[in-house]
Amino acid sequence: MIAAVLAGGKARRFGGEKLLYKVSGKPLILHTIGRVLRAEKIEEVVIVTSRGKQEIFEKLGFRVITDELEVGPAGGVYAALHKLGDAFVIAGDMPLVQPEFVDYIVEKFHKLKPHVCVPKWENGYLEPLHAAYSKSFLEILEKQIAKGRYMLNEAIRLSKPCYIKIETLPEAWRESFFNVNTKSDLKKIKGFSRV
Ligand SMILES: Nc1nc2c(ncn2[C@@H]2O[C@H](COP(=O)(O)OP(=O)(O)OP(=O)(O)O)[C@@H](O)[C@H]2O)c(=O)[nH]1
Repeated sequence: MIAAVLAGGKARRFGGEKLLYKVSGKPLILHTIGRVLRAEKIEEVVIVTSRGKQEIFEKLGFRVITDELEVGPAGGVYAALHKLGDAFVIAGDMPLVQPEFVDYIVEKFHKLKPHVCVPKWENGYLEPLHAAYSKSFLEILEKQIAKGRYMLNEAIRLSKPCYIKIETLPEAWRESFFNVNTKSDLKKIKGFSRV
């Protein structure tokens, strides 16, 4: 399966180009990509970014595609499914993603053939930027976007999803969801040697 790594957005809380910010000597997004590529079920990584940012990400040596709709992460998922077909979607600012967890989700996705295979917390919160999507989800997403509703969670609830109960999984996999929003979040991964 292709992994679509979302790399658009404004990174307002971080300030500056968050995904190219160097952590232990390499851009943050390359930590995420390196981990994703260790998943056995991922064949290729494609970076999905906003129009105008294509060139800066192409310098990293990966295929880059751009958003067609400027509606935040939902636009990134839309572009990924439209241009690539089925994809495992992950935010570029999730450097602690667990390769085994990615394989687990992709395996479930292939077995159950849902619109989306997405991790879910006990309180109902979903992790839509760490999920496997079918191209068939596009139809639902498109309708929601046309109505001005850009929340992926909402579109997922209207689809036929496969939920993965996070509480039943190995606890170590939870660090997969850690994402960098601010510069002080970087301290939480400082000294982290497995990236
Ligand atoms: N392709 C694409 N990716 C996006 C877009 N908006 C956000 N992302 C990505 O989605 C992930 C989550 O983004 P957010 O935390 O919501 O936004 P952000 O721009 O990173 O940060 P803030 O401006 O501080 O909210 C990050 O990996 C972003 O790079 C978008 O419009 N297009």
